Amino acid sequence: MPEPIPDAAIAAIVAAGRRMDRHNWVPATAGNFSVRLPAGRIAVTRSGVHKGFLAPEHVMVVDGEGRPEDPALRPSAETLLHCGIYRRFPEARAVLHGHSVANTVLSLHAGGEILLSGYELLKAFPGLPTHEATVAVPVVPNDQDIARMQQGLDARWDSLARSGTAIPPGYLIRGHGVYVWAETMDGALARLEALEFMLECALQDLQRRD
Ligand SMILES: CSCCC(=O)C(=O)COP(=O)(O)O
Ligand SMILES: [Zn+2]
Repeated sequence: MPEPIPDAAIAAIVAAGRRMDRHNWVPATAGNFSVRLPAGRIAVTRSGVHKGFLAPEHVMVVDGEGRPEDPALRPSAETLLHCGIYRRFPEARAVLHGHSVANTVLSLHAGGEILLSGYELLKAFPGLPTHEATVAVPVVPNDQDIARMQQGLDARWDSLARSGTAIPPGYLIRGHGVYVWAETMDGALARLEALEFMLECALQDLQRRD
């Protein structure tokens, strides 16, 4: 008999969905969320449900390789990206993925990264005490083969580590959406809101120049 999912993890995931839906960051059935549980378990949203209307039964458990504890349930199609974050960043305990207009449009027009400079809200990211900074948010190609996309991300993290570059606060998938993570769900939401705010500023700036 598998361990039940802690109420706090379910409540955090359901509340995150409602909050992201209020921002219009999870249209249709877009987005997925997870929380790291003890013993290598991960609570993650089930695939294909509207994330603004999550109920406790829409949260399930997978292992570190994305295998469901209950084989009758289908986890998020992007579960392997959540697993990849938990594997790479041991401090990560919550992961959020959303599809905003700003992250979708900007990622379609960007090269391999989006530079955010001079924003006061950069201070919402870890280790940045001042707005006088530039953060490079990676943009990776979209791919319907999620395992292959995760391999590309692993290569990107390896390359950043080799060059001594600080870990970014999240990453964008081109034409698709954003992933962020943090030590808590509240921390991940704060990071996401800060990042989305700055992406929205960058989008409006781009539109004004056209
Ligand atoms: C209709 S959104 C396409 C799938 C996607 O990008 C997403 O974020 C939601 O997928 P899930 O399997 O987690 O519902
Ligand atoms: Zn998605």
